[in-house]
Parts: sequence; structure tokens; C-alpha cells
Amino acid sequence: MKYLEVSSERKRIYNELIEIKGNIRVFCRCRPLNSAEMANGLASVVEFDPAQDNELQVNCSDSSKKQFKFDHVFKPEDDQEAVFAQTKPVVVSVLDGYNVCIFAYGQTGTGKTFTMEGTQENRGVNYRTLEELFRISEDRRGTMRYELSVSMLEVYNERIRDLLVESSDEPVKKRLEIKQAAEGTQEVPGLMEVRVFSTEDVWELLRSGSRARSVGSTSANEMSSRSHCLLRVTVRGDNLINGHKTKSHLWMVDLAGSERVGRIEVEGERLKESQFINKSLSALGDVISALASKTAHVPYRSHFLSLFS
Ligand SMILES: Nc1ncnc2c1ncn2[C@@H]1O[C@H](COP(=O)(O)OP(=O)(O)OP(=O)(O)O)[C@@H](O)[C@H]1O
Repeated sequence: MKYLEVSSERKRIYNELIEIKGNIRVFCRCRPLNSAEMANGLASVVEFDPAQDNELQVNCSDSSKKQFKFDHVFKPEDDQEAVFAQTKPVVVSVLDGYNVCIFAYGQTGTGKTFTMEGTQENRGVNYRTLEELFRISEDRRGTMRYELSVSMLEVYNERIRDLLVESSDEPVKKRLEIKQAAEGTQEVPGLMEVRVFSTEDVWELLRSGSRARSVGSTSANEMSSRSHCLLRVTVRGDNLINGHKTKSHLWMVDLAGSERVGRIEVEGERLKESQFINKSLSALGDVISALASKTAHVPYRSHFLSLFS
């Protein structure tokens, strides 16, 4: 009984939080200048107000200043832990049966992959989230049994590729598609789903998926991600007290760079990629702005990337 009270209290608080803050949250992260930028004598054009952690100001080339507001702004000195601290309350709600989606969006080279994947020493949101999900699952062991599985796919030039299928299997792999499931969620039939039992399983799995991703070099980033990379965590929950079962998805998406074609001298294959990237990002932008303004029609079908949001 005590457990049921705590659990429904947790859901009530979460729903209240969503009510107050909205169900879409936008954070902005400004990365530090890199060594090439410093060597070229570049300086940051972004200013932060120490008293406001949700605002920044951009100094424009015509000496005007533009102010932007977000739910939270991360400064160059904010580390991966600080970013995850803000993300945590939203992602862990997947354990209570909510579907959640996070996108990292920005121009090429701004730190999307660093934020989501991170490095061995500076692990990003993807790994930290799974670590937290395991920690909470363990805490709730007496009352809930959870099964966590991971899938990873990329959307590259309008095609969906499974990143967890061995690359040697590539020639026999069939093209994946999105289908609407009976309960209204989106499914990708045939997508590999790997059950994970501990954080030790996770890091190598994420690394191998990420190595299979399509990358290329643009003039703005030497190792630019040319695809949208989607990590899906599926949570199956079994309530040991009342027998209630849940299944929910958490999507963590590292979008391809939103560069403007004219700005980074692209040609040939890179140009084609950029056009596909921009088309899909623009469709996704339309969906998010329709959701944010709560308009009756949300154009999910204008691009299949939007179906995951
Ligand atoms: N907050 C940060 N602190 C330190 N280094 C960072 C930070 N953010 C990004 N970097 C470094 O900047 C470089 C570019 O970052 P990253 O590849 O994550 O950009 P991206 O936005 O994913 O680019 P693309 O869209 O081209 O894939 C990388 O070398 C990364 O390690």
C-alpha cells in the first residue's frame, strides 16, 4: 500500500511539473572555443548574465545585441554532469510509463554528439541516462521489475539503417520502415533490440552503434555526423504489487548538423546529404512548433523523422 501511495504521488508531482513547465523543454549549451578558434584569434560573441540561468545575449556583427531565453542555459564551463542534472527528471519518467524524447539540435561542430554520446572520460546524456535507469530500477527492486532494451538507428539520406546490426550483415539487410502500432506508437519492424542488464553492457554497445554511423568531413567539422542518430530505450515495467504492466520508449536523438548549405562550401555527395538533412530538420521544426503552440493539426507525416517526436 505504501508503495502504491509513493508511486502515485511521484506521478502526481511529475504531472504537475509538466503542467507548470510545459511538456517541451528547451536548453541551450554553449561549448568552449576550440583550439583552432583560439589560434585564429576568435572570441566568443555570447554573453551570460550571472543572475539569470535561462538567458544569453549574442553580440551581432552590426554591434546590435540579441537576447534569447531558454528553460536553461549551459555555459562553456558547465560539464556533462551539469547537463545531465537538468535532463534527469525528464528522462527517468520513462520508468513510470511515460514516453519521452530528447533532441540535440544545432549547427555542425557545436557539440551535439559530445553532449549526447560524450567520450570515455566525459560520458554524455545517453550513457548517464541508462546508468540512472539502472540505479532507480535497483532501488525499486522490491516493488517493480524492469526490463531495459536498447535499439539504435540512423536516418541517412532518407533511409533508416540499424546501427546495432553487424556491418558484415549489411548487404543482406533489408530496408527498415516505420509502422504505426495498434496502440498508436511508432514501431520499426525488424529493428534490433538488445536487452541490457548493467552499465557495463551499455558503453561498448553504444560505442559500436556510434562507430557504424555515417560521418564525413565538412569545412566546419572534421568528423561531422551526416545522419540523425536515434537511440531508443524500451522499458517494460512489471508492478509486483498490483500486477500492472507498462511499456514505454525513451528516444535520445543526435540530429545531423543544421548547417546552411551556402555557408560550408558543400558539393556532390555532401550537398545531397545536406539537402536531405535540412528538409528533415525543417519538417521536425514544424512539428515541434505545432506541439508547442498546441495547434490542432500537427504535421507528423511530412517527414518520417517527426514520427518519433
Ligand atoms: N562542451 C564541450 N567541451 C569540450 N569539447 C567540446 C564540447 N562540445 C563539443 N566539443 C568538441 O567539439 C568538437 C565538435 O563537437 P561535436 O562533434 O559534438 O559537434 P556536433 O554538433 O555533433 O557536429 P556535427 O553536426 O558536425 O556532427 C568535438 O571535438 C567535441 O569533442
